[in-house]
Amino acid sequence: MTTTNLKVVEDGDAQRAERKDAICVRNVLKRYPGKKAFNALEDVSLSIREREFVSILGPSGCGKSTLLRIVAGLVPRTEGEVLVNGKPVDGPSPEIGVVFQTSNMLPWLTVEKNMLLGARLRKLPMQQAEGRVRELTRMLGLSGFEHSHPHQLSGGMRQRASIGQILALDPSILLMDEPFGALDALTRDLLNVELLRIWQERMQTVMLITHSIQEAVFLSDRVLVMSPRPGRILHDIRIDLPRPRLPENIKGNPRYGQYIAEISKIMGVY
Ligand SMILES: Nc1ncnc2c1ncn2[C@@H]1O[C@H](COP(=O)(O)OP(=O)(O)OP(=O)(O)O)[C@@H](O)[C@H]1O
Repeated sequence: MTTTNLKVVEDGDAQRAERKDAICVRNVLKRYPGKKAFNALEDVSLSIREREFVSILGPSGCGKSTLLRIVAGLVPRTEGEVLVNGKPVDGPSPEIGVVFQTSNMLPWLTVEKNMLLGARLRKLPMQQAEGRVRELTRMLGLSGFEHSHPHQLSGGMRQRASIGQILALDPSILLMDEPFGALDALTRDLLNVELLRIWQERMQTVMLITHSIQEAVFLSDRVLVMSPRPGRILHDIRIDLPRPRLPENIKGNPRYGQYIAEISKIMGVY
């Protein structure tokens, strides 16, 4: 898979400050009702600027997925406010694409048909969608597999195709919940590089939930660390590493190791 033709997108602080908030979460509380009702999130506030790549780390059960689903409009919040591109969220929106840990492709459709499905359901112009799917197939290294069915792909390819399904709808915001969590370490590293390449070419706003400190540091402009349940944002760490990021020019950078050590200490994982 080629990693050439990377566009260097190096925004300075001034340019970054000029960008608007793509996601703005203010004082969100989420209470799951029932006999054992409890608060999954309390007083969560964060903002993510247009074209920023932000990862969220936190202990298991602290409410990361709940937060992502609230931003996606898939789960209602109990209190607080969520704005996406300046508009209040009150349900799923075509501006937001969500990628989950497991592929949601339909097994009886080919890769190409799965990638076109969203456009078909939304009755978007098919000629345009077909062009975008062709480009994504190439970008995601799936050329030659257009007519394969999901079961004929490896786990990594299936997850790439799932990302393609979402990107085919051209959302301005990509929410990803542990998208590479089920993959082996090598495939995961390769897909991290692919994800950065796509992000740099298309520059969507990305909010990524992950359990991997390394993945968060390698990919992100900022890493947010949540507390144990009820989840709150405890730390907001700016990752000042050069872009474009490739393993060979980042993993030997002493700052990369320092960020990992700092976040590991915060999270008490050594
Ligand atoms: N629909 C639901 N009803 C009741 N409780 C829920 C529901 N969804 C999640 N929870 C609970 O809310 C808490 C937060 O769950 P959530 O999945 O958001 O955490 P998480 O940080 O993403 O966890 P993990 O890292 O293990 O995936 C957990 O205690 C979970 O059991």
